[in-house]
Amino acid sequence: MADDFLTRLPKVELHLHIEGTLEPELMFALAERNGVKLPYSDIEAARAAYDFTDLQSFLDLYFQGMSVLLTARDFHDLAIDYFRRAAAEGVVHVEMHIDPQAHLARGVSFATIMEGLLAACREARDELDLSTAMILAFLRDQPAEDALQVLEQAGPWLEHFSAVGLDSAEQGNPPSKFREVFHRAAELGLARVAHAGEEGPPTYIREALDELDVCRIDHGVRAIEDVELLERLADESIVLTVCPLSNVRLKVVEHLEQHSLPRLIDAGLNITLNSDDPAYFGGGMRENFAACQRAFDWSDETLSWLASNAIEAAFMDEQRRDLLRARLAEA
Ligand code: HPA
Ligand SMILES: [Zn+2]
Repeated sequence: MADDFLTRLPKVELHLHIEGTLEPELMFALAERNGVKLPYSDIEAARAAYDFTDLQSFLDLYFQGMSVLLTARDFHDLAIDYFRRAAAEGVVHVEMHIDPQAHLARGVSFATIMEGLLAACREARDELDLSTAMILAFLRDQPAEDALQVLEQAGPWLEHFSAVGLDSAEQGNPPSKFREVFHRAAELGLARVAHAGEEGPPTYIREALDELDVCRIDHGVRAIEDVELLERLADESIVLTVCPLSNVRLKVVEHLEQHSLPRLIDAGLNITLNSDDPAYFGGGMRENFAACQRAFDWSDETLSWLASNAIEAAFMDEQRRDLLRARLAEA
């Protein structure tokens, strides 16, 4: 596998929740280390429970799983474990959403989260040649005032964040709810991204563009229902971070073969492929590329184009971008 095209392809991950990289093996090891009780009898039982009907059924287990993360060492182990797997499958850059509210609510401090994650990011750069960026995500089913508070609390670590994002339960929590905090983030010099059009309607995608001034839409697949929106996304070259295996596992589509990806590409959109929560959705970046190659019979050119879109859209310095462009040309 190490020498195949999909592994060699320098893959840039733009849509990943670091808490969604927690494999059951590490979940059980950390539960034991921290004396946390899990609702699963063993690792197989945990995997078997990952049989989702929609976004909320996943979020319930996602928040449950992260209850084992208590110390800086836990956050370090979570991230470095994932970075090693990602590097082994040819991922060269990772932009990770972090959900501080989910940890602060359990009494874990911002300093604890950041100490662990930053140590893992340094190791990734020095030992794995893997660059990283961080996205401060707000839980959209919580009050907007809480998001403002979290942005405030992030102050001492703000230099480590490239952007703010918006995740968790989408329906009924429109982007406009977070107008003020995104405006504040812009004033602080942070870029903006938001999940929109995963389960929510195309109007949420418009709102994210118009009211939150985002440069990327996470998911965005329901844009396919709105021809005018498709035209706008194409004209403005808005990046969509599409997560194919996630969409299948959360029943956004029944089968990958029915996914709107080929139509979104035909409509001229700036598409990237990503893995969202690889520990829960059955695979990382390589498997997302491979599944699409099988489902849509995509050529190497199409797969390279998708990898190139992600390199161009990433929050990385221009020297790194040039290096990755060169690596892509050699793949
Ligand atoms: O796919 C997702 N959607 C919304 N929130 C999330 N938090 C982790 N993964 C997701
Ligand atoms: Zn996501």
